[in-house]
Amino acid sequence: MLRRIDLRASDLAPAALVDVLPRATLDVEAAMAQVLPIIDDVRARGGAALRDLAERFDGVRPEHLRVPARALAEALEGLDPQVREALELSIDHNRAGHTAQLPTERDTEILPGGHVRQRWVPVSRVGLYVPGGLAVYPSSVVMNVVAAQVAGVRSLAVASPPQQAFGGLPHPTILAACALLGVEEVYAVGGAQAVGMLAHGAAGEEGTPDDAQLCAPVDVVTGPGNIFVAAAKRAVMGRVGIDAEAGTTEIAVLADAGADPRYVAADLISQAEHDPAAASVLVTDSPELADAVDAEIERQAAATTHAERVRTALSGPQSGTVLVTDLEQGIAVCDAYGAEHLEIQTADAAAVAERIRNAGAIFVGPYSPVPLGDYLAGSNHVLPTGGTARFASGLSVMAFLKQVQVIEYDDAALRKVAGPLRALAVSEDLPAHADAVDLRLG
Ligand SMILES: NC(=O)c1ccc[n+]([C@@H]2O[C@H](COP(=O)([O-])OP(=O)(O)OC[C@H]3O[C@@H](n4cnc5c(N)ncnc54)[C@H](O)[C@@H]3O)[C@@H](O)[C@H]2O)c1
Ligand SMILES: N[C@H](CO)Cc1c[nH]c[nH+]1
Ligand SMILES: [Zn+2]
Repeated sequence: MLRRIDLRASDLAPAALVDVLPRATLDVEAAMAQVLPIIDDVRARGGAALRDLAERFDGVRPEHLRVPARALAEALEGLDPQVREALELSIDHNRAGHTAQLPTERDTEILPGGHVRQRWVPVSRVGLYVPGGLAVYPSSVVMNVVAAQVAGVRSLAVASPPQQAFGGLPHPTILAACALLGVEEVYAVGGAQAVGMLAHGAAGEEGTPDDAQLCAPVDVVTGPGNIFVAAAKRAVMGRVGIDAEAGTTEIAVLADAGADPRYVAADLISQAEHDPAAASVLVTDSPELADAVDAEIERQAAATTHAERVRTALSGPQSGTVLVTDLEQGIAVCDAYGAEHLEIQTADAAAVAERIRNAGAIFVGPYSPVPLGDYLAGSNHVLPTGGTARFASGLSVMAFLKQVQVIEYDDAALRKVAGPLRALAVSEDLPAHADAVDLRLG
C-alpha cells in the first residue's frame, strides 16, 4: 500500500536526499497565499470578518465569538468522568514534564565586581490554538495550557473552531478541558482567522454580544493545526512570537528486520487518521519487513474507523517506504527528513536514537508508540513539521519565556575593561561609546 522509494543503490549526499523523500505537495509557503487575505480581513473588520469566515470554513455563524462563562462551566459539569480522570492524569504528567524544563537563573562573575545575570521572564499574554476541524483535541488544550502555566504566563486566551453541531461553540470536551485548567478566555474561532485575531487583536461586531474590544492582542501564539494554521503562524511571526510551525501530522519509523510489523503498521495508521494530508513514512533496510508492514496496513486500515482518511493519507505523495542499504543510511534519511515524530524500532534502539539529530520527538523501542506522547507521556505533542525540526523544537516552557540579561559592574570592574573597550569603540569609529565610560572613571 505504501509507495516505495528505493535508495539502496544510491549514495546521495544529505542535501540531495531531501529532494527524493516523501513530502506533501501543498507546503506552508504555498498556503501563505491563501491565509494572508484572511488575516488582513480580520484586522480590517474584526468580529464581522470572524463570523463571515466561520460561516465559510466551519459552516456555522457563531452567536458568541467569546465563549460565555456558563458554557465553560456546563461543559465541565457534563464531562464524562473517565475522560476527566484521563485529562487529569495527562495534566499531572505534563506538569511534571514541563516543570523539569524550567531554566535556572545564573549569575556569572565575569571578573571581580563585574556580573552578568540571566533572568527568565514569562511573556504577559499568550494565544493558544486548539485544532478542531476533523477531530476533537482536548489533549492540545492540555499541551498548550500546561506549558504556558508552568512558564508563569498570567493571561491565556484559547481559540478553537466553532462547531455546527454545538451551536457555534467549540466542542464541549475542549471547553471542559479549558475549564478544568482554569482558562476563562476562550474563543469560537478557528484556522488562520484565529491566529490573525490573537496576533493583532480584534474589535467586536456592532450590535453583537462581542461589541467593543473582542480580543486583545497577545505576545506569543502557540499550538498545532492544519497547513493553514501553520501558514498563518508563519505570517504573524515577528509581530508575535510563535512556538514552531506545528502543522499537519507526520510520523517516520526507522525499523529493522527485528521490528514487529503489526506495531509499525498500527503506528503509521495512528497518525494517518489525523488528516488526509498526514504523512506516514517507513525507513527500513529490510524489504521483508516492508512487505509485512504493507500486508498489516491492508488488514488494519480496512478495519479502522477513519479508513477513508487513512487510505488517502497513506497513498499520498507525503507517505511511503524508503528502502535503505543499512542502518547508517537509515539514520541519514531520518535526519534529512526531520520528522515531527520519529519512532526507532531497531536493535539497540536507545543507542540509535542518540545518533538522530533532526526530529521533533523521538520514541524509543517497541513500547513507546507515538500515541503515548500524543496524550500522556509527559512530553508535549505540539511539534515541528515539514522538516522544520532541523532548526525548531517542540512546544515547551521556553516558548513562553524570554531571557533578560542583567549587567552590573562596579567602578573597579569598569576601570579594568575601559582600555580594551576604547580599543574596540575606536576600531568601530564609535568613540562616543568609549567617552561614556571614561567620563565615569575621571
Ligand atoms: N504538529 C502538531 O503538533 C500537531 C498536533 C495535533 C494536530 N496536528 C494537526 O492539526 C491538524 C488539525 O486539522 P483540522 O483541519 O482537523 O483542524 P484545524 O483547527 O487545524 O483547522 C480547521 C480550520 O482550518 C481552516 N481551513 C480549512 N480549509 C481551509 C482553506 N481551504 N483555506 C483556509 N482555511 C481553511 C478553517 O478555518 C477551519 O476552522 C491536522 O492536520 C493534524 O495533523 C498537528
Ligand atoms: N499526533 C498529534 C501531533 O501531531 C497529536 C495528537 C493529539 N491527539 C491525538 N494526537
Ligand atoms: Zn496523534
